[in-house]
Amino acid sequence: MAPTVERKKIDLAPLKAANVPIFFIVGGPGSGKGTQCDKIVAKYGLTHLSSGDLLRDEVKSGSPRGAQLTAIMESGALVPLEVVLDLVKEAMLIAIEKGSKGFLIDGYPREVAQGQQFESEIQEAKLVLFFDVAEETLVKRLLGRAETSGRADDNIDTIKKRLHTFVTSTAPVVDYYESKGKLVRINAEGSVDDIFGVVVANLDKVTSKI
Ligand SMILES: Nc1ncnc2c1ncn2[C@H]1C[C@H](O)[C@@H](COP(=O)(O)OP(=O)(O)OP(=O)(O)O)O1
Ligand SMILES: Nc1ncnc2c1ncn2[C@H]1C[C@H](O)[C@@H](COP(=O)(O)O)O1
Ligand SMILES: [Mg+2]
Repeated sequence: MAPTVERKKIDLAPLKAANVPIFFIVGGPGSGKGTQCDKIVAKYGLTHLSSGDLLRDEVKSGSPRGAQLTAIMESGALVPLEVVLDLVKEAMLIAIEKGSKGFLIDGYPREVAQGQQFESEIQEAKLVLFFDVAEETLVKRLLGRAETSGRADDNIDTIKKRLHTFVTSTAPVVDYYESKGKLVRINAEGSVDDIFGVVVANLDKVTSKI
């Protein structure tokens, strides 16, 4: 039986009242989500929240919630929706208190239900940026990152499982937002700067509202 997830009541009123733009950043493992988010932050001043980073921070904190996460992440599976959404909400509230003017939510949603729950509890995403990269390239990038990242999931066994999870659980997210007219599909096989050029061209269309 799955372990019970510890949940706190989170007051979302300040986040909803701020009504700042929210962008979901989606792509396979190693597609360059974090790399592009760093560049977007530098140009647009949005707040970057990576659900994977929030989970790794939770593990490092030594909290009871964190203790349940290591095994799941090392198996390449998805962490339960409620755990991720609570971490994202808490981080968004802290950023709003500091005057955030909008969010890049990187690595979220990983399954359609995550997007639906986020949007019903918090706010609709303005756009979903999808970094489209072939599996072969993803593996190459992740094995390259493994040399310095220290990430427990940057190893070939976990990479294969993460790719499987992407195909089975996250690919439907791409179709879901495409059908809603919110998806920006970006071929992310090229250089970091060329990809960023395409990102900017798309974000500039909505910049006046950022
Ligand atoms: N366009 C690119 N060309 C070559 N290497 C790239 C490119 N973009 C990123 N990289 C490198 C940087 C990293 O070593 C690795 C993975 O990029 P990263 O931004 O960490 O991906 P990601 O955030 O989508 O992965 P994850 O889902 O595992 O967190 O690939
Ligand atoms: N949104 C998420 N839902 C469930 N599990 C997640 C989510 N974001 C990250 N995770 C878990 C599963 C991933 O394999 C690891 C690493 O995430 P990453 O975005 O690749 O840093 O964390
Ligand atoms: Mg990342």
